[in-house]
Amino acid sequence: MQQAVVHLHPAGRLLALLGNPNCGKTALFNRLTGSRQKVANYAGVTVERKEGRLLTPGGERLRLLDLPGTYSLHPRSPDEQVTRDVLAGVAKGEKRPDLLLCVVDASNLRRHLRLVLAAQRQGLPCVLMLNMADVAERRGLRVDAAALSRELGMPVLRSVAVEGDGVDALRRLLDDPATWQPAAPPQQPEADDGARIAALLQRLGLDQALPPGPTERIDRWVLHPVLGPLLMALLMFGMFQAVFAWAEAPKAWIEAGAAWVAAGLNTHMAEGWLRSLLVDGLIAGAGGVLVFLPQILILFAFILLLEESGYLPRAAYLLDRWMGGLGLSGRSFIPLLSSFACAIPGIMATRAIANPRDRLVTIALAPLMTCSARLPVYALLIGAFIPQRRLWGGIELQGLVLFALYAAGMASAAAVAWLLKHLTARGQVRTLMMELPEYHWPRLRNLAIGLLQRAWIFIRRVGGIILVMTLAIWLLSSYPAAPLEATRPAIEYSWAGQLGRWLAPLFEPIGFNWQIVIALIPGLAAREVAVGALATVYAVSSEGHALTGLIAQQWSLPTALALLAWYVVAPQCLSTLATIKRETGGWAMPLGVATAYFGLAYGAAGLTYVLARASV
Ligand SMILES: Nc1nc2c(ncn2[C@@H]2O[C@H](COP(=O)(O)OP(=O)(O)OP(=O)(O)O)[C@@H](O)[C@H]2O)c(=O)[nH]1
Ligand SMILES: [Mg+2]
Repeated sequence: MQQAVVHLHPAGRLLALLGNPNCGKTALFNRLTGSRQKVANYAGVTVERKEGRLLTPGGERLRLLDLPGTYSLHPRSPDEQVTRDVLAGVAKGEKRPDLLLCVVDASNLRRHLRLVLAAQRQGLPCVLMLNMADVAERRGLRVDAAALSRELGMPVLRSVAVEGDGVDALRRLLDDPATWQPAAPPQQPEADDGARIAALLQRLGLDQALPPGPTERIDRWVLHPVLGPLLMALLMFGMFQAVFAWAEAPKAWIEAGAAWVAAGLNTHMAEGWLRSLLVDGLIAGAGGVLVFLPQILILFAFILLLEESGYLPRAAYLLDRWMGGLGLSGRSFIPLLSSFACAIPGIMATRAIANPRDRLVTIALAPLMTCSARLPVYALLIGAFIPQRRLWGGIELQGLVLFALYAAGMASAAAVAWLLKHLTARGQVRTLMMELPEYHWPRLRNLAIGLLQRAWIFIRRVGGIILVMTLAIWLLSSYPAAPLEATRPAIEYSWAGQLGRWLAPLFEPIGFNWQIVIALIPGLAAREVAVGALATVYAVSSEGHALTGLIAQQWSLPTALALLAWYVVAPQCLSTLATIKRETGGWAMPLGVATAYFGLAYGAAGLTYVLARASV
């Protein structure tokens, strides 16, 4: 039997954004469609096509595609392939665009116009957006849009995508039927494009070299072989110090608020299952995770600042040689760095890696980067076991331990990379081909939007998967109730208690008690769930103590350290494993990663436990 696949395209003419990486396509897309797609100051942020809708003043509803940036229409990596396929009209489930919005960086026309000429050869109507006009004008470069339009034979608009300049003019232009006439393709062969652009720039008086901007001056320090790495270490170190130092006050407010609500419920509600569900399940469990919101936001504020300023690709550049020693190129840096937020976007970002072997290795390393979901677990254990002490120079001990945990994650990734370098065939030595963008002042508005988005994602997780899982744990640890003649604490008779006891022998050698064991199981759904689950288990079995105080009393230091070691490597996240399966198209990688890292986590926790016991 033969089956034909029929694609039904939504109504409305289709526009596609085309341009080199980092020229502001997504910023423009967000302004045109009201979306909030990720915008950041480095190449390769967008790796998938994203669709949005826009309305023209004349009332026409159009569809707009945001595409990954590309240098040419001869793709070298999976993300560039996406762009090529869409333009050629062979992308699955998508028709060929009716118009191309070519976005260029106005301060870098010599390079960016090449793609515009290539776009013209596609025989589609084109509109040119002279983006980053603010940057160009600050450096004394004024492009005559009308003259450029005559030269190229397509409409040209000045735009500052981050401010929304040029967006209204574009909308109006789209109502003009003449805009939708295909541009005449260039007569000259592609090989002559460089010469043609040079001549064109000369005629427009745009061929003189720009005076060096502040970027060059800043880079003399940032990329300095000695000062550069030092500055990078300082930045990272400062970030983890801030996570503890700045979060203290807001964290105390949330805790006080939760305690106040719990106390109110305890005095005004009769004792019973509903009160226990609210106090032990909802407030102790989900609320116990919410407490970590300030720390997560501080971490993200740093990450967003580094992303928007343009520092990140510099860090990649500095680490390139070092990564070369591990058989990786600096290309892997951005995906690995995104994994500090969450491994899932990190794994998706590997689509920008052209070499298939490098891509798989990077995917395998992404779960070892310390994602933000581990932060609540780390912060809980550090808060309970590491004294709040200042070392020499006012360095906070707690922040230092957090820094060490992140470093441990990176060190284990380095060890795995080194191992894979010796186990798998390597391609030829590759040098990093990555653009170093101009530094930008981060915009407060974008930063605020980014933080709000992050806060919202976290709160949704707490209210969704984390709440559901902690309520399940509450149910399992509250029922069945203890028999009348019970001698041991009631929770030990519950399903959770029984399951924990049954699994406990497996984890005894690495120092985990049964409470930890039953927190780890729902913790597979999301790492933070373990914190909520522990909070609930302890809330059910004891009265009115904060989780931090309880575990500080009841666990030994070696147990806490072993759990930290477990969390550094364990692939405690089913969605990450599912993403690996989707991105690699098979079971081999996700199963391999899960087996290897669970084994490694068990070993690391066991070793930590034994060593810590021997030394205390
Ligand atoms: N000053 C200034 N900055 C801009 C402008 N447009 C975008 N930016 C900044 O330029 C950087 C890149 O913007 P993006 O929209 O992520 O670029 P992109 O073309 O989508 O990049 P890829 O997805 O990597 O291909 C971000 O830091 C933006 O804030 C502009 O007109 N002026
Ligand atoms: Mg983009």
